[in-house]
Amino acid sequence: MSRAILSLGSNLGDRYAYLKDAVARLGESVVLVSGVYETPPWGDADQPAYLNAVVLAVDPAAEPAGWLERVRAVEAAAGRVRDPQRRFGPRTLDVDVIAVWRDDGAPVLSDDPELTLPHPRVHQRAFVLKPWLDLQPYAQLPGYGWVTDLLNTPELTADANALTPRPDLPLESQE
Ligand SMILES: Nc1ncnc2c1ncn2[C@@H]1O[C@H](COP(=O)(O)OP(=O)(O)OP(=O)(O)O)[C@@H](O)[C@H]1O
Ligand SMILES: Nc1nc2c(c(=O)[nH]1)N=C(CO)CN2
Repeated sequence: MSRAILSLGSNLGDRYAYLKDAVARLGESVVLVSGVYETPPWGDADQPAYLNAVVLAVDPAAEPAGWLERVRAVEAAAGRVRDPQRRFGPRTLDVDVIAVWRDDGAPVLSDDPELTLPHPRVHQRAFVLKPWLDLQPYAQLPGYGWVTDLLNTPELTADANALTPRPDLPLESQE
C-alpha cells in the first residue's frame, strides 16, 4: 500500500480539460482533489500562465515506482506536447510525483534520477505547495517540514500571493 501526492499542471491548449482528463485517468486511486489555481509561469517566464492542482492518491497495490508509471501513462494519454529545448517550458500536461508514503506512514526517500522523492524542486514551488495545503492543512514535506512554513518563507511568499484560485474550474464532482 502506498499513498502519493501528485501535482498536475497545464499551460497549452484547453488547460482545464487536460486537468479534468488527468484526474479521470488516475481513477479510483484519487481520494482528495485540490482547488485549481491560475499560476504565473515558474522557471521560464516567457510562456502562458498555468492551471495547477494537486491530488492525494491511494492504492493498496502501488509500489513507489508504480506511481511514476501511472503519471507517465496519464501524460502520454493526454498527448503531452512540450519543447525539449526548454526545460521548464510550456506543456499540455505535466504530472509529477511529489511525495510517497508507505502503509506505515514512513516517507519514501529516493535520489534515483528516474524517480527522485520527494520531488527535488517542490520545496521551491508555491504552485504545488499551496494547493497541497487545500488537501492537508498539516502536510509535511519529507526532509523539509511543514508545508505551511515553507510557504511563509520570504522566497515563496510572493509566489504564493500571485496564485489565483479558480473556483469556477472545479475538478471535484459537483453532484
Ligand atoms: N518525483 C518525480 N516525478 C516525476 N518525474 C520524476 C520525478 N523524479 C524524477 N523524475 C524524472 O524526471 C523526468 C522528467 O520529468 P518531466 O518531463 O516531468 O520534468 P519536467 O516537468 O520538465 O520538470 P520538473 O520535474 O521540474 O517539473 C522523468 O522522465 C522522470 O523519470
Ligand atoms: N506556474 C507553473 N510554472 C511551471 C510549471 C507549473 O506547473 N506551473 N511547470 C513547469 C514544468 O517544470 C515549469 N513552470
